[in-house]
Amino acid sequence: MIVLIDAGNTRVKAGWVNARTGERETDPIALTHDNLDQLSHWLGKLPATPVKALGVNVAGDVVAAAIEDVFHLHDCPIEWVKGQEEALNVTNTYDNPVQLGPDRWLSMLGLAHRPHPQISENVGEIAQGVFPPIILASFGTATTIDTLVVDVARSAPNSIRYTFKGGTILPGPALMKTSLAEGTANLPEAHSEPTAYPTHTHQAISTGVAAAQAGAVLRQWLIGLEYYGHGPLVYSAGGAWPMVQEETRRLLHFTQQQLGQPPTPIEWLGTPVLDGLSALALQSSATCT
Ligand SMILES: Nc1ncnc2c1ncn2[C@@H]1O[C@H](COP(=O)(O)OP(=O)(O)OP(=O)(O)O)[C@@H](O)[C@H]1O
Ligand SMILES: CC(C)(CO)[C@@H](O)C(=O)NCCC(=O)O
Repeated sequence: MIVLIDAGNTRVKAGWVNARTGERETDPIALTHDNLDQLSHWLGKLPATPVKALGVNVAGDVVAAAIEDVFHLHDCPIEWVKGQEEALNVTNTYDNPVQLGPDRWLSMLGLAHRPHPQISENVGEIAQGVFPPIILASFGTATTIDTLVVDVARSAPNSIRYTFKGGTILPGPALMKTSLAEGTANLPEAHSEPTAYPTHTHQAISTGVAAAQAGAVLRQWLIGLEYYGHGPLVYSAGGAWPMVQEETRRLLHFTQQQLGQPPTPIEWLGTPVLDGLSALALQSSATCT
């Protein structure tokens, strides 16, 4: 068994993959940084003894060291993965691949590893290069909106390759709200639902934050349409998605309708980073045996 770790700025998420069968955890653990001692308990109760851990960390050296200490107690070595120029079926076009947050890179690997029927059902048309881009909008401490496109020149009907085109970073919903409360004299930590025309301060802030997040997703969707002639498929992730989902879906579907584009669902992915780590772990253990 290989343990998978996604150390984010708010929470550390962990799961596992059985390298022989590909079986995954059913219930990933999510711990805030001040509760990392619970990792040890979780490790002790896994269905098998882990041989190693594969992880990404964007939360800094102190969090990495705290996680390493726990794994050391369990005699389990950790390998931290960084951004790479290429891995599995994805090429990274970031100017400096190592600068790309490893959580973003691994979630791109996870996304590329999933079946996308809208793409695989049209593989016969690869030569014409008509494929929708795929967006992952991840709402954590920071929000990131990243795009994968089919690498037409290097794909074949039974093996689709992708290019990570890049993406945007903005403060996540909670950070936006906190920064208003902390940076102004009169604005509170807002607790309210977004609405069309806000009529009190809490509503005005919650709506403003949801609008900024949804608008950023819509911007990348429109860029995908403009550059590739196809409305992108959209996936979402992250603990803060419930705060913005209604506004994001509404804005996207209204725009699709106005542009005569088919309405597309937004599918929420629970563990895109762990999915990428799992795919990487399975590939490297297949190479080793
Ligand atoms: N139970 C919860 N615990 C912590 N955050 C939660 C919870 N429920 C919702 N959230 C929201 O989710 C956000 C954290 O999301 P998540 O754990 O996916 O990201 P993260 O740990 O910050 O990862 P990253 O650094 O990759 O963004 C918080 O900012 C908060 O607004
Ligand atoms: C953007 C975050 C904070 C999202 O978790 C993380 O991916 C990160 O620290 N990235 C480094 C900078 C970059 O991705 O360009």
